[in-house]
Amino acid sequence: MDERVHPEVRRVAEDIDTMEVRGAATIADAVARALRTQAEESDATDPETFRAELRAAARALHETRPTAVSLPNALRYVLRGMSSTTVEGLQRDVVQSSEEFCQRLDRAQTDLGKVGANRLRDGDVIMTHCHSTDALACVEAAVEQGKHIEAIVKETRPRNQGHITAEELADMGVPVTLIVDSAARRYLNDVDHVLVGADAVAADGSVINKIGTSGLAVNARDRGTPIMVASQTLKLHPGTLTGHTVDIEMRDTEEIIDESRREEIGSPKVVNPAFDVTPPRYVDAIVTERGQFPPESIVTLMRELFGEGTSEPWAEP
Ligand SMILES: O=C(COP(=O)(O)O)[C@H](O)[C@H](O)COP(=O)(O)O
Repeated sequence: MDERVHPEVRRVAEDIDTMEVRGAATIADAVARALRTQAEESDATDPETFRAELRAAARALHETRPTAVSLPNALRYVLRGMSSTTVEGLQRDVVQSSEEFCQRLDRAQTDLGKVGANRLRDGDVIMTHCHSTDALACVEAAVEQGKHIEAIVKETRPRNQGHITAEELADMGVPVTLIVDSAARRYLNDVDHVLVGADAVAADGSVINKIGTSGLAVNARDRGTPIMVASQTLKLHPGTLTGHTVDIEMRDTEEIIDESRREEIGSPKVVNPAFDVTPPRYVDAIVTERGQFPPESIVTLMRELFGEGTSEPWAEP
């Protein structure tokens, strides 16, 4: 890694890579804070060196995981704040934009939660996939409104993020039933809403989220169960406005099966995609802090927020 990258930034990058820090919003928060540390601890003596250090840190953070667009969106937000002409001024700029970003992220999640909660009625049962802080914000707000909500939680192989969801729902007082992923269709009859998060939302309204989301959405549509995606606007993917596609992360196959067991069963090829793409026709609503949108209309919001597209977060202005 580039030697200009501060050890704390390297640690954050490592934590994201190994999924100690995971989930699109949490990753965004962590990288914004890491850039702040890089800025505060910099001993650069001229603005150009300082800017180059920050860009190197952003690159190191960006190289960790490719799918959650909240990561480059966060980097871009913080780096765009650099407008001063002295090192001290630039340090202040980064601290301020990092703080502002983290506050906006928290506020967006709270506001989105209230919008999502309005879709949930007293007595509703939801089904979740993976662990999404945006999705859980909707449940939390509904519970705060005095609604009784129950949840069927998919374990989400291979890393079982469903366990985190189960624990956090239990902490809210929501009764939880944990199921294996393949039992989802069987239990959809008992469910009023499928509620998931997003790592990225493309300009055509496709939702990129944990592998298994698209199959769940197709099954939910077949059963007539509405599917709601909780996604603050930080997850909107500006590159898709100009025809770019979203990279789907392929993770280590040892997450699925260890090498010795793989050899015992005849050394099959193993693949481990972390995310999939749910086409807009399977999504009923994308819930953001700016209100809820049918997926096909998300492009209008994206144009409003990003114009016609954006460059890499570390590109020279
Ligand atoms: O798919 C995942 C996490 O995948 P992983 O565990 O591989 O990071 C989550 O649904 C989204 O990131 C949204 O999360 P949030 O709403 O918290 O941003």
